Amino acid sequence: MASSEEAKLETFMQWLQANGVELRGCKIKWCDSKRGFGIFSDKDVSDGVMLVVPLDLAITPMRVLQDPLLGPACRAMFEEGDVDDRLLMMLLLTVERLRKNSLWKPYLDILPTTFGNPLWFSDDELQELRGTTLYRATELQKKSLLSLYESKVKDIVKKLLTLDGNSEIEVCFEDFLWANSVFWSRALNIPMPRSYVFPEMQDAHDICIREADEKRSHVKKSDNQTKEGTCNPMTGDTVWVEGLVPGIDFCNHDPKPIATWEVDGTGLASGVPFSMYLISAAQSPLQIDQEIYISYGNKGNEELLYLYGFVIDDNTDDYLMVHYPAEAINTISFSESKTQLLEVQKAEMRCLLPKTSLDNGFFPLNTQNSEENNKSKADKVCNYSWSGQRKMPSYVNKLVFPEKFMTTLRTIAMQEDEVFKVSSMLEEVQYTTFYFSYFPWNDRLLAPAFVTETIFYLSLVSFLSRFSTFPTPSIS
Ligand SMILES: C[S@@+](CC[C@H](N)C(=O)[O-])C[C@H]1O[C@@H](n2cnc3c(N)ncnc32)[C@H](O)[C@@H]1O
Repeated sequence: MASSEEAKLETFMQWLQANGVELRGCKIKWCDSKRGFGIFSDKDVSDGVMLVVPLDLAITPMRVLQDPLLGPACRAMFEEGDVDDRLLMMLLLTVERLRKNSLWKPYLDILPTTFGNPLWFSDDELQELRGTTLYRATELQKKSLLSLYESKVKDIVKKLLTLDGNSEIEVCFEDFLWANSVFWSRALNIPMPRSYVFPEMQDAHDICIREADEKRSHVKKSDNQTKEGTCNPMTGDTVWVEGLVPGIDFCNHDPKPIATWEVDGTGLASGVPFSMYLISAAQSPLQIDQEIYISYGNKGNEELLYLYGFVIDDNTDDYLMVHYPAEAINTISFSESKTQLLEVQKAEMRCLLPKTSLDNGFFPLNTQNSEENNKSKADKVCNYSWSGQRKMPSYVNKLVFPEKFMTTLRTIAMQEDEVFKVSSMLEEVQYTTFYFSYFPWNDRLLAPAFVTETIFYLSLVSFLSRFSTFPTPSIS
């Protein structure tokens, strides 16, 4: 690590301490140029709580709106619907990084200045993604960020900087791109206690409870009809808020995490009410200097690269897009009739599969065993999550491909006599459903269009399921 980075880390550690962060059993350390900084164990802690950060230090949309300088201007834009929660945070990051004397300076200074996600790829690097979904997603995202910057962000950031007496500071698209990448690679979906997010509601709730108590103490003991106070503004204990939590956000990702983070509303777990803490999930005590990984969720490499700018070798959470190329339909027999059939059934030409489900090719090797295996896979929901959870798709229990995709493939693979049979059957089905769905006496259709469409579609699917051959799809 260069000496300038060491100095930044030192200043950041002092800033964390001054803001009530407690590093009880860990330290922040430089890993390498690929991973940047990480969190490492530096002593054994009996309760497993290694790091505690007060929620007050989190950068959230509420925090932006409460900011004495940016708050009033941002609140007006927020209430007008000009900016949403995420844009609010990106604006704060952009402005705070540019402005002199930011309260967040030690934190912002230590954050990466460039990122590995495709938005930061050179043209040559981007060409390597050509033809993939990621390439298209990157192109679209870049376009929309640029247009957002030109139409809104540039002027808002200038206005906010002027409010702070920093009108001479120039802002450019890269500043906004940086804020966008910081947000997506570090923001957490935090389950905050409602009483923390809406303290005024907590006050109202306390008043209600007090009033109810007072009423109760005034009624005669014999009056057991008296009801408790009815006002209850608390409609649930948790409010999910996206935010950055300086300190916790230095944990790197591993699909087999040894720690997780939690929110402590009461202070019972960490000793600090309204805090977020990092707790060991390891069975045995951590070794000194062991890196403390968390899981950002069971994400495949495409998603990891898009959001965080890195990939994992042999990632067991990898997903593959399997698709039948639309252009290939023109080269098959009876392409016109089949195209019509595909349109009618709103055919799905592609599907997303967990890579591991293709370990035995397109068909499961031993359906009996793998059914049990897959059942447990489908039931598995990852507990640790950086910004979300992903359930296994329901069809993983039954087939390598989902049924709708199989129907598409069966349609494409039909032989001449099959196309003929399907066409005549459909004519019959159409005639029958029309006949039965008509009220001759008042000239009105009995069934809405979607019912006849469903009957039509189900008949087609049941007919097609008799065919077992299908063409090989391609994988990207
Ligand atoms: C939440 S931050 C973690 C702290 C970060 N390393 C830093 O220096 O600020 C997420 C970023 O860390 C890096 N990262 C996390 N886990 C990684 C891993 N397993 N391999 C490579 N880079 C990783 C990526 O750059 C990612 O965008």
